[in-house]
Amino acid sequence: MLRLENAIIRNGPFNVTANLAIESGHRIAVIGPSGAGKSTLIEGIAGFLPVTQGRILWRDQDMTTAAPGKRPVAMLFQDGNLFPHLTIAENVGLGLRPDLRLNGEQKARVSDALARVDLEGKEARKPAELSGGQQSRAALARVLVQARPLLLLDEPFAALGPALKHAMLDLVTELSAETGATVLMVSHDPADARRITDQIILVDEGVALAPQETGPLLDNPPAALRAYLGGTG
Ligand SMILES: Nc1ncnc2c1ncn2[C@@H]1O[C@H](COP(=O)(O)OP(=O)(O)OP(=O)(O)O)[C@@H](O)[C@H]1O
Repeated sequence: MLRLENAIIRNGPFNVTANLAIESGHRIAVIGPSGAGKSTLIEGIAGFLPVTQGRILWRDQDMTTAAPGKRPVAMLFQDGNLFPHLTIAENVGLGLRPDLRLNGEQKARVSDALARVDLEGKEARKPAELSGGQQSRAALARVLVQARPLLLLDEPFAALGPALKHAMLDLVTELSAETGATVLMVSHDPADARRITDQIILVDEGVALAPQETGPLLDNPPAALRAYLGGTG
């Protein structure tokens, strides 16, 4: 279980407060208006932003001040953050060792992850030699090799066309179901939430609410969410 106990996450002059618990193994959409604090919440859990009050606990272990690399977290950003001068295999290998001095077992894990996202044979290419969708899959492979129990996705597939986005979302579902990973995904699209999540954390004006069941919440949204969804929920 991931718990945010009266946590205040600071992002410059902006704060997000959260007092909530997330059961392991759920896939959860983080939804709310632009500027509400969704990315701030995710980056606070990842350790990229400071918690100024309260605590963040994973399986009852306090990780409030742990460095990002010491947390049970893998994070996927919208642009994938691939390094243009490195090959796809090297980019994925970075998920295991920043200095890329991989042993045989680690190289095998990189190959497995690339196969899992249908990129076998593309190991030696640079990101620019792949399509947008293939680049997204490579970024997902880097997250996969890390094999962390908590997967944080910040609008990861927003730049992709609908068919490719659905394929990527379904891949996240498949992989997280296999590994039992807990997934938190920032999304602006309620259809994404319905497609792969069972719960939603609503973030509004710097407050993150406890997870609620996806279907009932979107079927009968409270006023703030209804205004945001614009009747498309
Ligand atoms: N580096 C920063 N310095 C100052 N303010 C910031 C900084 N980054 C974000 N903010 C502010 O913090 C607030 C929350 O930003 P955040 O990115 O968490 O929102 P969001 O809900 O993810 O928005 P969006 O849906 O538009 O991505 C916003 O009002 C934003 O302007």
